Amino acid sequence: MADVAVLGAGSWGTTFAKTLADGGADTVLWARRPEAAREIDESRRNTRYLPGITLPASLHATSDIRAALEGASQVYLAVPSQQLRQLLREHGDAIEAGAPVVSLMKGVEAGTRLRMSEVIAQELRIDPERIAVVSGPNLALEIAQEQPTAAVVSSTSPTTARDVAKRARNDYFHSFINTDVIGTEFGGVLKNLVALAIGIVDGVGYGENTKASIITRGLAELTDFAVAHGAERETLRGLAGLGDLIATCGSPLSRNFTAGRLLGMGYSRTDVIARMEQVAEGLASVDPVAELAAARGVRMPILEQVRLVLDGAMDPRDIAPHLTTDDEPIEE
Ligand SMILES: NC(=O)C1=CN([C@@H]2O[C@H](COP(=O)(O)OP(=O)(O)OC[C@H]3O[C@@H](n4cnc5c(N)ncnc54)[C@H](OP(=O)(O)O)[C@@H]3O)[C@@H](O)[C@H]2O)C=CC1
Ligand SMILES: O=C(CO)COP(=O)(O)O
Repeated sequence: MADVAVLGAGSWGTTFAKTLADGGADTVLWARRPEAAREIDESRRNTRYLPGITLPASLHATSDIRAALEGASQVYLAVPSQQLRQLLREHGDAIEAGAPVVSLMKGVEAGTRLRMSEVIAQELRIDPERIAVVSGPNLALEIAQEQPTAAVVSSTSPTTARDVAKRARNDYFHSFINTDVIGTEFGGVLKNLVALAIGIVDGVGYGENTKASIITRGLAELTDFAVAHGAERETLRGLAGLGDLIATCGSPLSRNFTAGRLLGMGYSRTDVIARMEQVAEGLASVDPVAELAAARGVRMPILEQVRLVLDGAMDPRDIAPHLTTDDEPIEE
């Protein structure tokens, strides 16, 4: 029995499990494929997701999810957002009573349009004060290489946020805390959509002016969206907003940037999905976020352009920091 369990052994779940283990937590990582669990346990490697990284001997892996959850006093979730509900439905009953449940994910559920903390609360029927989310400029491979990074642990309960942050901290990973779960989650979701736009720009061959214009307007757009949903404006200026936007939009390690780049090069949505070997959450979040924006009357021209390119209804070369010509020429 380990003290903390991480569910999902892709690039982020494995990296986060390493981070927890390096911080001194007795950690078990659940991989759905037995061969992946075996490789991690026996060779200290996860070659498919983290090539070149040696995992600590103190980190154990299993493909038995119920064994992983047994006795765990904290549970971290790192599967693709669209898969979370089913996982919790099948195995949520094995989570120990009272254990904080922490989302490491950055997506919105299609159909319900719910954030991951909301899916957790709904499926597990637990007090939202037991739920936390982690977000920030956290490109997995860089953290697995132990490059210094910071993140935010957010929970409506400061006690839960503090308890999680104490574990999710080591020499190269620093966790701050806040209580703005809405802002922290939406920051992570929406930066993926701006990263798709920046990838499109890169794929088309436009340079830094276009990228900087879209990143800056993208920050305004995602802030308006999050605040309209109850977030605090300050959160979007922090690690979970601006910080993650800079990291994700500036790095070829980003899967969302990469997916956007393929779109910019002329690949269709179907081709892009087929070529991606890891999850690019933005592809599934575009529609639910656009629906949420429409319901609250938030204008999101950059998101709309990404959506049009994805639908094959706009030439990627037409992407720009604005869409309509009747915009007020006042920067807000
Ligand atoms: N990678 C990063 O830098 C960061 C990612 N995140 C977020 O973390 C979340 C997970 O992403 P990440 O680890 O990068 O994704 P990856 O694509 O790297 O890995 C996905 C993992 O989920 C597993 N998986 C896929 N479908 C299911 C399912 N139905 N049930 C159980 N497990 C499943 C995969 O298993 P298998 O190998 O068997 O297919 C794999 O272990 C995303 O929301 C992402 O936005 C957040 C911060 C940083
Ligand atoms: O969330 C991330 C960095 O903070 C990872 O971004 P991608 O999912 O685009 O790779």
